[in-house]
Amino acid sequence: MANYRIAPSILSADFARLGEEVRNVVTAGADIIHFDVMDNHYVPNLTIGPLVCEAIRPHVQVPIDVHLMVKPVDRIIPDFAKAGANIITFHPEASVHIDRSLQLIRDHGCKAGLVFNPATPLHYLDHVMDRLDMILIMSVNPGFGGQSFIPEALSKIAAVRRRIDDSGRDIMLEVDGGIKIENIAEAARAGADTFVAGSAIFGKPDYKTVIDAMRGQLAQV
Ligand SMILES: O=C(CO)[C@H](O)[C@H](O)COP(=O)(O)O
Repeated sequence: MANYRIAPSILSADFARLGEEVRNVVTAGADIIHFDVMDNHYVPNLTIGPLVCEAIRPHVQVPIDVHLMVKPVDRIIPDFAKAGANIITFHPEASVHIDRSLQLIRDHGCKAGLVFNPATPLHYLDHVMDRLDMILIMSVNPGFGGQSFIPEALSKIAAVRRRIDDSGRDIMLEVDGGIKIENIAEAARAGADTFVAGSAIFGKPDYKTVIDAMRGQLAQV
């Protein structure tokens, strides 16, 4: 079986009990904590920043994967690195100089990645494959949790999987948006290896039951 990772998005967690929530979801089997940063400018919602990342950092040992839905991106990158982020991803259309933003992330000791919205073309990958640790394919339009998976994301995941395999590099292929027990295997068959799930996990009382069921689906891929 491939090395699959489950990355609960804390967007759907109870923010009043965030330390407890991240501890519980890691105990339930999460491999990564997915941390959604929205700026009410690049996306029409406003969430959490480096202070919250710093606050949850001591509660978990697993990597914190910061998804920046902000524009511009560069100014906030060092703050998240200092706050304990391990992976930082951003949207290419939100960066003035993509290569510089990727380098900035790496210079601060984090893994770097690009995020593609449903309608963002993959050509942004053309000249940066050797600088990427993660590629994140959005299977919803960014901004809100609890949306439905856009099926066209599957062909995009497959196209990225081919590009990663051709590159010979070890790049995580993450999918985010509407991932549930019922469709996680389909995303894995398309080529994803890292699965963000917000409402599917935090919307249920027993996180372990959901994560175990997701792993059960992945075991059959
Ligand atoms: O980045 C996001 C939205 O922009 C969220 O991570 C994503 O939508 C996860 O939530 P859900 O699993 O409920 O769809």
